[in-house]
Amino acid sequence: MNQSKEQRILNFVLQNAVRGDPCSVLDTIDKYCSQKEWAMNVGDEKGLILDKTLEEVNPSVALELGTYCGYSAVRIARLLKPGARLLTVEFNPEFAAIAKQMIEFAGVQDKVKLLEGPSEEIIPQLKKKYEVGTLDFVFLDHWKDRYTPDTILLQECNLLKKGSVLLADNIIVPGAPEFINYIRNNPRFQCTNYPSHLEYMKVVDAMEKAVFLG
Ligand SMILES: Cn1ncc2cc([C@H](O)c3cccc(CNC(=O)c4cc(-c5ccc(F)cc5)cc(O)c4O)c3)ccc21
Ligand SMILES: [Mg+2]
Repeated sequence: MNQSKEQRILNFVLQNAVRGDPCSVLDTIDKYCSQKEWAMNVGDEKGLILDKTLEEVNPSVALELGTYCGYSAVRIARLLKPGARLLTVEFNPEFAAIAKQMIEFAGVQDKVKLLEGPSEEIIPQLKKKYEVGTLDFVFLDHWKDRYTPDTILLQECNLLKKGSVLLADNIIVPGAPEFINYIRNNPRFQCTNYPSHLEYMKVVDAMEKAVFLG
């Protein structure tokens, strides 16, 4: 049976990156996806915005919605302080299997917990089943029409505290217009827009940061 694109990306990493070196894994994925096959990783340009936001927040507990191949999970985990952890949510079993191998090859598996299932099921389990108190940082990169309902769900489950930071990918392409309308008109969030480009393309995109004010 012929391989998926995600399997080809993983194989390219296994054959060309340095085991245990997260930066080499990221560089190798970016090389493959800019030269051979485009894929929806946050990429190197928007990845720098993710890096800067993480360095500002320095989270103890981070959540990612939409693991895909694990590129941003590796990107986030490599910057976490000792003892800090990332919970990443993926509902597609093929993607989850690829991401698990990617995370292990990068050597960040001790900092990352991959939760298989849809965000709307996982989020209500975070406190009791995954021993989360509150979340310091949330990266939204799953289905764009889920950004708003899941942001509401995070609040309903008391998972945000004053200062919790949400960072959302793809504000322009594919776009998340309902989310932008919701979050920018919500007095409980302080929003900042970060213009950038779609991963591996000259197409304009942006990320949105939203700080929860409590
Ligand atoms: C509910 N739930 N819970 C967990 C969970 C996890 C998933 C999957 O990880 C998954 C699968 C398919 C699509 C996405 C969203 N991502 C995108 O759609 C995207 C598109 C493009 C783009 C841009 C230009 C194009 F021309 C084509 C695609 C660029 C980007 O950066 C993207 O993030 C996420 C889905 C729902 C989930
Ligand atoms: Mg994205």
